[in-house]
Amino acid sequence: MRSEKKYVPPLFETKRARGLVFFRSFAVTLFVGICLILFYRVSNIPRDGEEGRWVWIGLLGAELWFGFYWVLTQALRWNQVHRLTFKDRLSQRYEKDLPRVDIFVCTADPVIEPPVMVMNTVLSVMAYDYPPEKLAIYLSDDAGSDLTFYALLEASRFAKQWLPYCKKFDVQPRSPAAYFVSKSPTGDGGGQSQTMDLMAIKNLYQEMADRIETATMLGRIPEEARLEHEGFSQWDSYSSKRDHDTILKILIDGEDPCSTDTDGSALPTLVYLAREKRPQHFHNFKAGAMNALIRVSSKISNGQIVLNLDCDMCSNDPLTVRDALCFFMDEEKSHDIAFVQFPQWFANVTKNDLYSSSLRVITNVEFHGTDGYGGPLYVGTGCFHRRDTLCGREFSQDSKIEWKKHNDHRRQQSVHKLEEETKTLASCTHEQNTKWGDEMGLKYGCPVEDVITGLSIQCKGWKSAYFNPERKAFLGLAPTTLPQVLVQHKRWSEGDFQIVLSKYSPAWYAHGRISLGLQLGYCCYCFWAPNCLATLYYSIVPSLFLLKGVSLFPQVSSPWLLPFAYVIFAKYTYSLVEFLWAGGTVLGWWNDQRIWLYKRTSSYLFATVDTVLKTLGFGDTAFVITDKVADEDVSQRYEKEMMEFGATSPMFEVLSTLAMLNLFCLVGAVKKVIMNYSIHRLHETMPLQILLCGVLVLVNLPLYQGLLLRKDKGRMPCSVTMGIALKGYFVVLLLALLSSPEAVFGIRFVIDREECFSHDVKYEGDTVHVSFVVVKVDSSWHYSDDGVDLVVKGPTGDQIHDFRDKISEKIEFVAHQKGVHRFCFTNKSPYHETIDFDVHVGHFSYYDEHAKDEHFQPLLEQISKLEEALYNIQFEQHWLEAQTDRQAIINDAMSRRTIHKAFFESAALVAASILQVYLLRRLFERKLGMSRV
Ligand SMILES: O=c1ccn([C@@H]2O[C@H](COP(=O)(O)OP(=O)(O)O[C@H]3O[C@H](CO)[C@@H](O)[C@H](O)[C@H]3O)[C@@H](O)[C@H]2O)c(=O)[nH]1
Ligand SMILES: [Mn+2]
Repeated sequence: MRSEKKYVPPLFETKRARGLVFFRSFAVTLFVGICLILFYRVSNIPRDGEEGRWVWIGLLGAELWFGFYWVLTQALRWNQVHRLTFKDRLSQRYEKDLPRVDIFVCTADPVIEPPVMVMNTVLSVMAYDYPPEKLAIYLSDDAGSDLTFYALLEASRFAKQWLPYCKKFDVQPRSPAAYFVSKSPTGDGGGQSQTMDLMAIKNLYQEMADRIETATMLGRIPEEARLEHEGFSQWDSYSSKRDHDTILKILIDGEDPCSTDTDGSALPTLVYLAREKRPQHFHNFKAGAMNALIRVSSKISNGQIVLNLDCDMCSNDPLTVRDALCFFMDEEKSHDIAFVQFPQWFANVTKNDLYSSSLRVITNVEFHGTDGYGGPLYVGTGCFHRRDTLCGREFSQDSKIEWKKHNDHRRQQSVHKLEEETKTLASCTHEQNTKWGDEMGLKYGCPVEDVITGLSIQCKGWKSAYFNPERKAFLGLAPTTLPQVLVQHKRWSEGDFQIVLSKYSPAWYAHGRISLGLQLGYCCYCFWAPNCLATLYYSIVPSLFLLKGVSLFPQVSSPWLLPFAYVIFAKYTYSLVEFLWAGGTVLGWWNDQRIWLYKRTSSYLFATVDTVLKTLGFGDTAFVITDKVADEDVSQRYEKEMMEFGATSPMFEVLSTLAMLNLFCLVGAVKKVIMNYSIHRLHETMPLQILLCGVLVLVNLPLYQGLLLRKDKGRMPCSVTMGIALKGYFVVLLLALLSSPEAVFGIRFVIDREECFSHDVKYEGDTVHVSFVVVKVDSSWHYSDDGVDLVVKGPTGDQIHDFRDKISEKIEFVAHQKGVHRFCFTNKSPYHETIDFDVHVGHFSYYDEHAKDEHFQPLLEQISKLEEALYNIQFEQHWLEAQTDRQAIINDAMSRRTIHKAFFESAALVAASILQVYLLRRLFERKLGMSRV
């Protein structure tokens, strides 16, 4: 028997992703591998006093972090689901009762967000396949620019032709610019009539675009246009984008029977809003704009569903609103869904996605994972909200909307009166002593207002849904230069990190309010920023110790190498497969790894520092708007997938310093392996350190090119290159201080009568540096001048130098012949003496290699010079240390502690100056830097 209740087919379905069992088993093996690595670390910590103890403990810390973070990323994959909608069922059941939908488009700067682009977004949503009388589009202009208003006025006129055209030919996509690009010049498909119409509408569009662009270029609107529309009078009292009255104009009133398109059909409502701005009132960026929109729209159209779009996010599918409604209007499953997030795709991503800005894996994998645990994060653009939940409504079992009841909203007063009444809702003072920005609307005080708002909604018991349809719903513009990418990610990671530290922390506040899986998922994003610490450690320390000759990972012969090998191999193979599955290319994956590293060592570092400073009460929040336009040549290089550095940025200095450091270390290590300088066979004792350092160098190739080889405008700015040269010097100094000189060539021996050493000088003309110090004499009471003699002989037995009765000496000479040189010491005193002896041959290898590829010449030169400098400093350092040792032994009071003290003092000094430079930089960045609002 069937149940009494009539079966109503659902409006949407949720399906488990396939292959989850396989994935989970795989994840478990990786987990075991990670545990083994940690076990190895813990059980092999060097004992107190042994070399590298603290470095080892640091590595343990970094690996603990990576392990923990890996667990978080698994939460995003453990329980993926996919959604399916049934729009036809929606039409069948609800076509007459479809709810009102309000669409908010935000813009904030007519220069970096060109009005033509904004109008394409507006037109694309005006043309939604949805009853126009139920659609209202609001453009929020945070610049309060008459240029944008003028453009919107033009667009409202063009819409009267564009909307009927779209309907007539069922056009896709409905952003005019994107549509015309997709149409080949000859016009494919469609009949004669469509070709004619296409030509006509295209011309109309072009004319409109030209007018808007001209006005934008001149920075003012034509006088006749100003006189023609009374709306411009609102700018009479305007003084600047930070100081003006509320400007509100209903350009198309959907309820006015006279506002129709050329076919006589109704048009959607179209409203321009620039909320009031005053210098003494903080405006809270996009969150402030959104809250003003929520209030203003509640008086004008009061749609129960609200869609938020960035000004560059054009609609790409005319049916998207209906897709979203399937999640809100299902009879059984909709009562607890507060918002539906669509993915953010970008129209301008190149094939191999140089900056990894498509966020492919997040979009195609991770958000499906959050959806399995109660719903995705709210990430701004492309999100449909229920108005009541956005305004702070708590969840309860009777939260279901009665769609039919709400639809008979008709207003009485005239448009003009409505405008005047509504204006006050967008004034600066309206929010004073209200819950706006806290309990109501989008939250203030966080650079990612969206994420924190979404989290608080979910904490009230609501769920969300993630819909990632085959045909992309929205297409935006991704940043096209490296500094922009890094700055954007700094804002995101900083905002996310602030959320962990805020009242709404996903780590504790959310506990018990949302599912554990989602909590971990949130943490994964919110802990982006602190990743910088472990990553910096991993990209600096193992490389330095590679150069120093200290092994920090298992040797080739050790069975402990296995878990490392497995984890590395499995993790990266998985990540590659996942990336390809998400629609990427192999090169795209490689680029993704690079950006992963760059983000972690620059954006996240600055985000962490700024968050800490902010928590301590320094600094303020800023919102750096992402550029949506690029110069011609910048765009060309972007198309060619050439990395664009261009501007100076403190982030570049960090990136370049790291890149250079790894290059030195690798070159140093390779040289040791090839020349067999070292007693340790590096490739056997330190395979992983070589691998790590090598991969870091490979990943950084575009940086070396940008620093040293490229000549175009997108190269690294000269100031950075110079800065790096200077910093290179510091790094070298630091390296010299860190590496113990004994590891290189020095030798300490006890001499009785005579002792000889030989050293092969490989090239004629090399400079030989020799130094020795008598460190200790085996007699506790006798400290007279007990010097030794040293005779230096060339390959043919000719005497080059002869020293008599010296306690210490430091010389250099040019070898006139290549071959084995001999150094013989004679001790004439009756006591054993300890001598510290050091020999080092300086050779500029690039002189004779005549580098095959001239592009590499400057690079090799730089490396050789720096390397030479490095060894010279080490040499000096060694000599000084031997001297100090002697002193220390002679004079008991002089302990090594003094040296350490000096070392720490200078380290503190360096740290202090780095901090100073950083703060100064920040100051200048604030003053001159990218446009901030
Ligand atoms: O004071 C402001 C600053 C920005 N915006 C608008 O906010 C949108 C997003 O700015 P954008 O510079 O493009 O930042 P993105 O990092 O690309 O934006 C992403 O991240 C933001 C949070 O940092 C979200 O709000 C966005 O929806 C999401 O697309 C744009 O339309 C701006 O016009 C304002 O309206 N007022
Ligand atoms: Mn954007």
